[in-house]
Order: sequence, then structure tokens, then C-alpha cells
Amino acid sequence: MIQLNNLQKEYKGKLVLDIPSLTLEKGELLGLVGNNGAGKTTLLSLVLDLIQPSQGEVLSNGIGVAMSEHWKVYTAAYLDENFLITHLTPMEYLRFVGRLHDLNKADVEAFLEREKGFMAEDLLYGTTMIRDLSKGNKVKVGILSVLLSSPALLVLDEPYVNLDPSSQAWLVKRLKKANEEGTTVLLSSHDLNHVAKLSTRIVLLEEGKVVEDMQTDDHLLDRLEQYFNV
Ligand SMILES: Nc1ncnc2c1ncn2[C@@H]1O[C@H](COP(=O)(O)OP(=O)(O)OP(=O)(O)O)[C@@H](O)[C@H]1O
Repeated sequence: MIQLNNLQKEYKGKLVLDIPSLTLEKGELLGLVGNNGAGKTTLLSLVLDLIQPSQGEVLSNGIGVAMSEHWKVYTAAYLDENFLITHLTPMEYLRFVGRLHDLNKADVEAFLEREKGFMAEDLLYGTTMIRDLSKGNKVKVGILSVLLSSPALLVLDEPYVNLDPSSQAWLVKRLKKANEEGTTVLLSSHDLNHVAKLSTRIVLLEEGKVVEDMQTDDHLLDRLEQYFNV
């Protein structure tokens, strides 16, 4: 679904990402892990055409993401709160995103009924603007907004940060369900437990390079903990 070819990103002459070749297959749930500064957000930003590569290309279903907008129809992403429209209330924002995907008010309400329990209803349906929500609740709005369209490809950057433990557990199950229902997922996380529980494949980045590309098995968490010395 996603193919990285000779992908490099430099900042001020320093190479921060260098991936000769990497393929995300349809149906995978790929967890991207690595220490601070390893290049995870850079990789996700290149996949979403938010930044330009210094060399190489990202193909989505065979077409360069920088060459066409075709991939925006089937891709949903939440990297940070810049993805939100913060002067809207959560419902106004979710209805706006819904309209982009031909979903009406009733569709959005039916969706939220199915996702009950993730976000407190007084905030979800209330009059507080997104910019006045706590960090965790902003993340929840972002996550709901990407799940709303049942995207073929879902890209998330450290979605567990700022979520309380029960919301983290909810998200693990929900992402698994989305993946089982056909969504290909690419996510980064520092949370080894969640990533190991969730992912069908884990890619470990170190100083911008892929140093491990592992399929999930029973020993995956042990291997990750060994690498990170925890
Ligand atoms: N706009 C920028 N200008 C200069 N350097 C940048 C810029 N964006 C990222 N970098 C550098 O690129 C490298 C990779 O950063 P990136 O944010 O992709 O890492 P990360 O793996 O997501 O880290 P973290 O786990 O801390 O979020 C870092 O050395 C970072 O300082």
C-alpha cells in the first residue's frame, strides 16, 4: 500500500532519515518504534506529504504522494493538534470531517454511539472549543475524527501519549478492530507494551535507519525491552 524508495531527509546537511526501501502491505498494522529523534515523525510526515524528501519518494498505491492527491481520499491521519480546527467544538469538528466524507449529522451521531465510552459525553457534545480541552481530550477528538471515515489507511503519531490508562486500553482494542475490518495502520509509539500487543509488524528506527523489521511473535516484547534496556 505504501512503498518508500530510496527515501532520505536532511536538515542542514544532517541526514535524519535514510530508508533505501520499505513496504507497508495492505492489511498490516505496523508499529514504528525508536528512541527520541530516531526519525519516526519525519517518516510519517513524508508519508503524508507534509514535508518534502531530500531524495527518493513515497508511493501510495503505486502513485507518488507528492504527485497526486488521490491518496487523501482513503488516508486518515492524526499526528498532533495542528490537525484539528481548534475554534470548533468537538461535535462541530466531527460533523465537518464527516461532511468531507459524505457523512451527515445522523451518520456522525450513529458513529459516536458506537464509539461510546472513549470520550466523556459532556465534552464530546458540549460547548467547549477544542482549544480549551485538555491535551488528552484533544487527542481523543483527533482519534475519533480519523476513525469516522473508516479509512483504508490510518496514520497515527504516538496516539497513546496523554491518554489515561482506560482510554489507552480502549484504543488498543479499537485499532485492532479497525485493522481486522480492513484498515491498514501505520503508527509510532514509545509504548512497547501497546505496540507489541497491537502490531502485526514492528519496524525499529535508529538514527533514521531501519535496524530491525520484525513480524509479531510471542517473544517480540522481550526483544523490544532488550533493545531499549527496560
Ligand atoms: N524542522 C526540523 N528542522 C531541523 N531538524 C529537524 C526538524 N524536524 C526534525 N528534525 C530532526 O530530525 C530528527 C528526527 O526527528 P523526529 O521528530 O522525526 O524523531 P522522532 O523519532 O519522531 O522523535 P520523538 O520520539 O522524540 O518524537 C531529529 O534529530 C530532529 O531534531
